[in-house]
Amino acid sequence: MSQPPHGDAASAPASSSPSDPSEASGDAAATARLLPGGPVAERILAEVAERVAALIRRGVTPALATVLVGDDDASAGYIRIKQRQAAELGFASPHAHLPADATQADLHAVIESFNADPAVHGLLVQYPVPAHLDYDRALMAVDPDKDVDGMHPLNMGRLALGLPGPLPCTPAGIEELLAHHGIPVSGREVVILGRGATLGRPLAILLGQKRPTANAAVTVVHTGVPDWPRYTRRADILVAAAGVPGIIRPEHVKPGAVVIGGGVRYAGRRLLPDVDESCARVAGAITPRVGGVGPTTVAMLFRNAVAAAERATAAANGSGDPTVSG
Ligand SMILES: Nc1nc(=O)c2c([nH]1)NC[C@@H]1CN(c3ccc(C(=O)N[C@@H](CCC(=O)O)C(=O)O)cc3)C=[N+]21
Repeated sequence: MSQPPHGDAASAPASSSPSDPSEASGDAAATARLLPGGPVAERILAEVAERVAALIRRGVTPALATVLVGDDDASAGYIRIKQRQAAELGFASPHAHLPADATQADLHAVIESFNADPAVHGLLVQYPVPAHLDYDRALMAVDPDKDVDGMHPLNMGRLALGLPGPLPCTPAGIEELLAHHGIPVSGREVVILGRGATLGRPLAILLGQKRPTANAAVTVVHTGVPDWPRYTRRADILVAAAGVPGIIRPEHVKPGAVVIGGGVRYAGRRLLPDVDESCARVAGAITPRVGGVGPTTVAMLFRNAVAAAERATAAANGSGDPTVSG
């Protein structure tokens, strides 16, 4: 699992097709190999589909419930992506849509009813919620066994302790993306710009763990450190997780480094990535603006959901023997 720091970027395997329309326009100067998330997601979702089929053969339809508060356009759009994917995979996707003026109690009533419903295996409350509501309190009300985002404090605690549990989707998707594209992580220097609870912080834990696809020397730095480029320029693998559009520029990237665009902000439905596209001139490999980390996030959500359904089914069968019942 140990290779020279830049070896991977030069030896582009078959998966990066030469027909990929690189967004780096104009100059024919060096352009990074692209690291699409689509093929990664497809492989994960194919595995999920098999596990769903096995559950359905045993009479269990896995169900992933979604809760949306308010009428934010982008959020409604992402819920639709998840529902379409759910239908394709054979999941039921019960949905609760609360009005923008719903109270915290209204939200908790919906969460409690999904928690109590044995036909619901996974549950996610779409982030963000309107400003008068407390998202963290809502998250804590979700049954940790149904927490497909892997964000409940119990599951974050499991992650920190190295115990099994649902993994946060975007971090887990990034580990999968790196592994899929054959980028060595073990023993290398990973720098994460951003320390948020959904990406930077849990990714640091994940990639620092003792696993062949992780085991890195991880540094977390944030934009409040005046000299943050000093850190990002050291990275063999730089992960942008700041949520500040365009913050990562070519001068922040070590030549030949792998650049993963994790952080995004949304302007309405438009996606504004942390990584400026000009970084492709310096990086050895880089995720595309669209079709990079996003699709892997959704795939991991469904992997968590099918795992929750399998656990619930095994528990309902008493012994935990997955061949019982039918
Ligand atoms: N409880 C909760 N769990 C979430 O997982 C969650 C959430 N709340 N709130 C919103 C964010 C956002 N999110 C995305 C997932 C996939 C893409 C995705 O696949 N995007 C495509 C295209 C998107 C576009 O063009 O706008 C791409 O990156 O290629 C984007 C965004 C999950 N979120």
